[in-house]
Amino acid sequence: MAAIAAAISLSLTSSTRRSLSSINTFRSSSFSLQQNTPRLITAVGNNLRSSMSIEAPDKTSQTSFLDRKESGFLHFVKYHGVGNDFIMVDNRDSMEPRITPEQAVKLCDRNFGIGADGVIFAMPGINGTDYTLRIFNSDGSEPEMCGNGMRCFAKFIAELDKLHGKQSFTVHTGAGLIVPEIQDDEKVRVDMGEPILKASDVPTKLPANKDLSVVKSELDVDGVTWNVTCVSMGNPHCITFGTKGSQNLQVDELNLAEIGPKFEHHEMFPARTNTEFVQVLSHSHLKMRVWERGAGATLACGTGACAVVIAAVLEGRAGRSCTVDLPGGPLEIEWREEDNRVYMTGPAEVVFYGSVPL
Ligand SMILES: N[C@H](CCC[C@H](N)C(=O)O)C(=O)O
Repeated sequence: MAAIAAAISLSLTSSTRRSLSSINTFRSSSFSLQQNTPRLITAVGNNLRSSMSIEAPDKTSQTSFLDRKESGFLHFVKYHGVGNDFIMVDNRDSMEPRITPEQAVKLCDRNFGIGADGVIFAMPGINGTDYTLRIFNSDGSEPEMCGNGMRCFAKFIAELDKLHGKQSFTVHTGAGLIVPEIQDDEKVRVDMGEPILKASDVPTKLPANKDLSVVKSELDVDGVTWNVTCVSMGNPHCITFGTKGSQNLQVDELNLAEIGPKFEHHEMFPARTNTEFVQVLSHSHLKMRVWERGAGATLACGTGACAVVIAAVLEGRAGRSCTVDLPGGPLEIEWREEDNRVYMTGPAEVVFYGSVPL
């Protein structure tokens, strides 16, 4: 893919608008990005030839971008959920992903591609659901589910279908039926379903307790014994609050690039695993960092934040409603006792619109 042709939507401050209004081409300009008035700039290669509208494009021009279907190009919207970022693809006309896992790897590359933690496809529903969500991680693997991605999915669908205000959708995923609901404040609340605790279903080969779960078990990683609890939210998670000798983990001091892959590829996890390193700030406030299966160190992991609250409750470290601080921002998680389901609430935001030659 020689050049990235991208229509980038930027938000410019009013002063920047004036200074840029008469410029036909600008190569570099220092402008601060505000998240209030999206702009469309057509960029080809390194030079940005701006056919910039001075006024914010009205809904039709954004929508017309989303309606673009030229063959040979992938039209996408870049979204993020507390810094966990995705290339969103309108795939509602087919159950076949528009791009291959190999292409997803290239597009997710932050130097030679668009840059993202994964590619998410909005597809037709199955068995009566509104839609289907499929996702390729940035390494090309296909996980069962993505929590932050589900919030982005809901906002993406609402934009495609020009829906406003409170909306909820039924979405088929590899983790079963998931229901995201766009709230009045634009945040998205997702019913993430019930946690899976049976060791063989996570899956993990670690020895299980009498109730078949793995809670605060010992895992040897390169000669260091960690205490871990294993939870599936449709995808596997290994959660640790520290090593056998020290339970007050300082997550900011961890070298994730060094330790993360050793957990991800550990023989005790036949499907690999996402790994969450957690610090307890209070009975309702946790802080975590994550090494994701197939994506590495990300700024946030929605399924991971859910799994962390489950593990904290099972280990007696926190209550069922917690704020989980991630490097990219906080998520609100509740593991509701009456229905055993996990609810995650957080933001999902557009970054830019783009087209890339395939
Ligand atoms: N890397 C994860 C999928 C994405 C999960 C994460 N981004 C989330 O928000 O849940 C896995 O292979 O299970």
